[in-house]
Amino acid sequence: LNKKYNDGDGISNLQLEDLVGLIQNTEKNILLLNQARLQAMEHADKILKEKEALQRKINILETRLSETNAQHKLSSEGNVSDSPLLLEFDVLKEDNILLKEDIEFFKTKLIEIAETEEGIFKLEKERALLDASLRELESRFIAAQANMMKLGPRDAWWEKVEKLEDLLETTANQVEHAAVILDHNHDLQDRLDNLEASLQAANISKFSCSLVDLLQQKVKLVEDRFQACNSEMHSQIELYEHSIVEFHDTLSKLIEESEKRSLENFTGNMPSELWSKISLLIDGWLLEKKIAYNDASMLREMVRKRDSRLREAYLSYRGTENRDVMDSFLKMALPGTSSGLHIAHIAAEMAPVAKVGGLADVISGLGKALQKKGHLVEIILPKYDCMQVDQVSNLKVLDVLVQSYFEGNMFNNKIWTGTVEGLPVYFIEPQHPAMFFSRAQYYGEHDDFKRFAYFSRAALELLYQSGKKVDIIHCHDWQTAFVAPLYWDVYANLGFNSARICFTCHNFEYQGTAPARDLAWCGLDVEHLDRPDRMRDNSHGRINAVKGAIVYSNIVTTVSPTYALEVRSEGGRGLQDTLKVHSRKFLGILNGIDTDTWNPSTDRYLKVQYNAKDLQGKAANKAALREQLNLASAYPSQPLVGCITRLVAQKGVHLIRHAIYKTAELGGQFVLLGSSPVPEIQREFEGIADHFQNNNNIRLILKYDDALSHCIYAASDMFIVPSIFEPCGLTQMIAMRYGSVPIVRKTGGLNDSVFDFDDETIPMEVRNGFTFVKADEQGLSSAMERAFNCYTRKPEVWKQLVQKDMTIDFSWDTSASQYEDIYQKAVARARAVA
Ligand SMILES: Nc1ncnc2c1ncn2[C@@H]1O[C@H](COP(=O)(O)OP(=O)(O)O)[C@@H](O)[C@H]1O
Repeated sequence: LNKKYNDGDGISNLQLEDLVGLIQNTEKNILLLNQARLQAMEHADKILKEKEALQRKINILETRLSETNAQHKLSSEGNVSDSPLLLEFDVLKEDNILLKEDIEFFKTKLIEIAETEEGIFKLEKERALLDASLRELESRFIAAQANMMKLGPRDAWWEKVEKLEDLLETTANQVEHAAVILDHNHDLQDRLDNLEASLQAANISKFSCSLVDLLQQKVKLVEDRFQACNSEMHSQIELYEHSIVEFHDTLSKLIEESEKRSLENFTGNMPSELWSKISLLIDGWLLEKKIAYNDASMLREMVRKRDSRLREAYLSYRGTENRDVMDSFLKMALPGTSSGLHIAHIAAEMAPVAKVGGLADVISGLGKALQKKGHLVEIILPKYDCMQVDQVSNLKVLDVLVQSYFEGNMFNNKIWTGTVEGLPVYFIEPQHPAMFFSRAQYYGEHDDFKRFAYFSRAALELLYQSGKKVDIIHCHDWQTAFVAPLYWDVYANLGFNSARICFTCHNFEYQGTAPARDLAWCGLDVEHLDRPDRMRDNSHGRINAVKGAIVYSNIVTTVSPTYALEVRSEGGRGLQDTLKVHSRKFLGILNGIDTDTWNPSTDRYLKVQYNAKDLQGKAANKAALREQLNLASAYPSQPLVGCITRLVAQKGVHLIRHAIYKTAELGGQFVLLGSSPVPEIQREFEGIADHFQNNNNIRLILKYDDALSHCIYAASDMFIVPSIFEPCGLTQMIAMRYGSVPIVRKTGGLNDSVFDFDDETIPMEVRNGFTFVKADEQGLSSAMERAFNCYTRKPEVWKQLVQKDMTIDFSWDTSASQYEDIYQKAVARARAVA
């Protein structure tokens, strides 16, 4: 065995086979033991029956004895003491006394036999329990086996495996012993047969002393056999128990080691999750005032640098007291220098835990990419009652309440922590009577302005009270735009001023306006801010949260270069002049997509995973979706057009409607997944869905469904995005990654990511879809016709286009570098000023 196991690296299969062999042997042994147990029980049954027969015979003997006594009494009464009859009676009397004693003796023996039987039953029970625990061990062993498959061969392992084999050998010996017991039982059976024969003889000459002797001997024999059986069974079971304990120990060690190794593997493959856990642990201790600020900073710095000592300590103290982990961490906290940044994102959405649209994807995608580049990234979100809690690992509430100001009062906030996609996340749960985030939806409440003004203040308060020296606070969209003026007008005055503020507007259509007085709710100074050059809206007397963020942030970005140009004119929705004033700090960075989440070769929602080299898988997903949605499936090559979107005016709802009819006209199939916050639009599309209810080429699914969205990206051949304006748009990029060719309107980020296949002014290698310029039906129709033509008439060309689209790099890598660059510059400027 040793030789076999030490034969080099390719051993893991042997390892597995041997383990399977061992388990199979154990199973056989258990079977044998079970058979032995059943036979022993059968014999015990027989013994019981014999005992009953013996009892019956003793009863008969007793009756006869009492009859003899009566006769003797009669004779004594008849005064015949000197007669031969009297003599015979005397002999009989003596015999009877002897017989009586013998009977008493038998009785006690029978009781003892009964006790022995009980003992055997108890032992049987114990054995059954042991069998059950062995079966449990087996299943644990199988689970451990799965873990072991991931690991390479280790000599120490094989020692353990050998040990296990020894144990199993011992078990096999025990089975042999059980067979011996079985033989003994057979022997016992023979002897009981003899006993029966003797008893029959006793019936014939019942008063004979020799018979009594014989019976005595037989009973003694039975008793001895039972004793022998009993003690043998005991020692076997003890041995068996002992082996099982050893087996258990070795198995536990094996599992422990396997878990440790797989965790090491896991940290190698997916370190961010682990580092985020460590980072949250440190922040939790700081907030709970268990460690000093400086220690926390040093430890955080070590986390940022992925210091392996922290990892080792965390792994080796896992499962022990938090205090031990903390002590071992503190021992390592030595002063160091930092080149990475500490970045805190404050946002209203994050995928997949709280997603409404693209903002959510950006928070996790950008966060992960920055974390990969060596920065310490954390996210602060509201704790919505409707969020997908199952997407958070280690969600727990901290043993601390953070107080924050609102409408003249201080309110407690519960702070929850957990990791999402490997990023450390803080969830703020306000203890405010308005229950701001327990509304069963993310947005669309009458008091949204109040809800998010509250959240912005509480998020800053959390950062402030934790004593962190953050480098960048990155806020997103109007919901967290309050952070910028709050930071510079309130918190900087308290000495919390190490950070620079970056604000990203993901859509200038939503600006967060309200009467000026409402600014006071979160502690902002209305008089100071309600001015044309600060927060007053450019076209009416209200205040504008997005304008405040543009004015007060150090960096302002939007989500694509084309959109950044568009918003400097009409697209700015009234903020174009403000953007022009602040143009030096404003730029457009194209969003990426999270290529881990959106990856057809690993996507767990798909029927079949696939990649650019294997498009069979894509065809299988198309067939699966058709079946799922009850669409016609007679022609596998019938083109399928997908559309996944919020149904709002921005997305070109009238063009989406047109695309449905146009697809039907061109002989394709259409699947729309979308929902609308606007009741009229929702109703309109419900009408269209009803209209096509019995058409097996058109399906409208009017809801939000993440899993289904993955299946549609994978199944569709073409993907429609006819937006009126589109700050960036992610769906066209996701579609390409899944081999669905986009048909889009040339606007915003669509213009920066989709290049027309027939446009000869563009190099062939970047042409990846079909575009149209005018937001009308004609433009869309012509782009669709070109796409359908290419698909049906030039399948080879189409295939190459699909393969090219699937290999375009839409990852966050490049965009995250651009963010990194602007962050670094802002921080360097701040340090220079300081
Ligand atoms: N009904 C829906 N069900 C599932 N996912 C959806 C739905 N509607 C939109 N999405 C997802 O939301 C994101 C949309 O991002 P984007 O294209 O930037 O548009 P926006 O942010 O304007 O909604 C994509 O990840 C898309 O898959």
